[in-house]
Amino acid sequence: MSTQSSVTTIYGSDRPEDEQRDAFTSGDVPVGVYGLGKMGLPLASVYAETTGNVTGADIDTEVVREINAGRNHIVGEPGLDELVERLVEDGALVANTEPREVAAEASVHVVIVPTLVDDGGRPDLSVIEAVAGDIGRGLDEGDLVVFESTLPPRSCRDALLPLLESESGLSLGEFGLAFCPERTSSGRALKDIRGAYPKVVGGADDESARAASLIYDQISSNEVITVSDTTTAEAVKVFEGVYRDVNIALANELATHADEFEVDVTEAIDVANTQPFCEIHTPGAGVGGHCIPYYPQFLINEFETASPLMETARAVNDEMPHVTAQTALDRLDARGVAPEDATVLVLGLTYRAGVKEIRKTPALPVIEHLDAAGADVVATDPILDDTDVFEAAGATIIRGVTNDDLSPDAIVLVTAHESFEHLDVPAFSDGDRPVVFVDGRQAATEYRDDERVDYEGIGLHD
Ligand SMILES: NC(=O)c1ccc[n+]([C@@H]2O[C@H](COP(=O)([O-])OP(=O)(O)OC[C@H]3O[C@@H](n4cnc5c(N)ncnc54)[C@H](O)[C@@H]3O)[C@@H](O)[C@H]2O)c1
Ligand SMILES: CC(=O)N[C@@H]1[C@@H](OP(=O)(O)OP(=O)(O)OC[C@H]2O[C@@H](n3ccc(=O)[nH]c3=O)[C@H](O)[C@@H]2O)O[C@H](CO)[C@@H](O)[C@@H]1O
Repeated sequence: MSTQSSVTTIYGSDRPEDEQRDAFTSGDVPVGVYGLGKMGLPLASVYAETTGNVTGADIDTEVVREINAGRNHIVGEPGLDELVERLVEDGALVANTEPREVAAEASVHVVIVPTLVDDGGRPDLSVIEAVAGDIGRGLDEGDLVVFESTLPPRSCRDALLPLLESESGLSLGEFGLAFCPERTSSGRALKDIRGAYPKVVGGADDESARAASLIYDQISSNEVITVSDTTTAEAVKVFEGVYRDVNIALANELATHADEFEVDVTEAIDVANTQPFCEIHTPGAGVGGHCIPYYPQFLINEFETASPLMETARAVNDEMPHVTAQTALDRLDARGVAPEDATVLVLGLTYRAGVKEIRKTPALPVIEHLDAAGADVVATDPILDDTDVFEAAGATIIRGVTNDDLSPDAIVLVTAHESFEHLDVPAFSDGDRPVVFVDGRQAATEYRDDERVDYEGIGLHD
């Protein structure tokens, strides 16, 4: 294990821990953050406000250019605009398009690039491994590598540690490796990273756990929970997501019983949740994003042991966009309107409100289902610029929606963006023809008793 006279590295340092903490917070320990996206830029910013010496690496030249101009490119993160501007102005945060250059200078390397999943649902760690290779080639004795990107359990042990060792020619013990999952949500990243939840640390060896815990004790105001190893820490993060997917699937399955129960299932769920041991989530038009739909795949596809419950939950959640679209078609049919004679307006394309992300968005299968039935589909989203994939699926995209420019036979709300609250839904009805409105997020229940609106909500009894 390496030792250092002055503290410019934490891992293996033989200096008193208070000197190590002082060195870290005074900027003597240079930090590299790899990936400056929705999570990486907030994370790099919290590291920079703590240490004053962070270089971010991102291969997107536009991202790097914006950051070095003091501008935040991430939508919907309270406080991030001002923080990035101040940190860049103070020289505490610099961005670089070359991960290798960053790796050569940094002593603490924090990886927060995407964990991809291929079309078959298999984890694709190619980006993570590319960055690990860049870091390995710039790794020095005493460095610590921290992965925050969500990883299938065993990834650090079986893939990333061997890669770092082979690329650097060093062995664990000469450098450290820890998995410290990013547990935040878009829209509250700074608050979460600064300490909304305990920070989880899993080290490849005891010294890695010690060094990472010392660092995150400075980054987060919350407690640092050190678990047995990197695999346990990887499992913590994946389990959080799998729990959420299975729980939402239960809510969705219960929601499909609403009409047979002849009750609002959401009312029963809300009251059931008044017991501390019950926390049933909310039914809706589907489960999207690049986290929750994917984490179960990290277990279903990567382990021999069967996962029937997780597979069933995935199938239930992936069926909800079709349940939602078919509800609109059934309502139109009950009014004698055939799909090929209907115009359907889809409200919301991103996977959840306020987040500019379309991976696994329920809106796409909703549009595909309606288009396949022969309906004329129009769609709109207030925060999304790139809508090509939805046009390719058959939707006509409109920017902003007013009552003047179209008269849909049905409206399907998939994503409850705030700006939709101001929509005058009854005004879309004409004379004796109410407009069908399928509420995928229980976001417009005020129309339930409006005779100009033929309302049906997921999880609600009409
Ligand atoms: N978004 C969330 O809510 C959330 C929450 C917790 C954890 N996570 C995890 O964080 C990780 C990153 O997610 P995100 O939402 O920030 O992704 P993102 O797509 O918003 O940003 C990823 C960034 O990495 C950059 N990048 C890609 N390849 C790179 C490379 N080889 N070197 C350097 N930079 C590269 C991209 O240009 C992009 O700017 C994922 O593993 C995800 O599982 C995400
Ligand atoms: C365990 C957990 O909390 N993880 C959060 C999650 O954040 P996220 O950005 O992926 O967003 P979610 O809120 O999980 O929504 C996902 C989709 O599920 C739909 N949904 C949601 C709740 C519900 O009751 N019923 C639903 O139908 C919703 O519309 C959307 O389509 O993953 C991040 C990365 O790991 C975490 O960091 C973050 O903490």
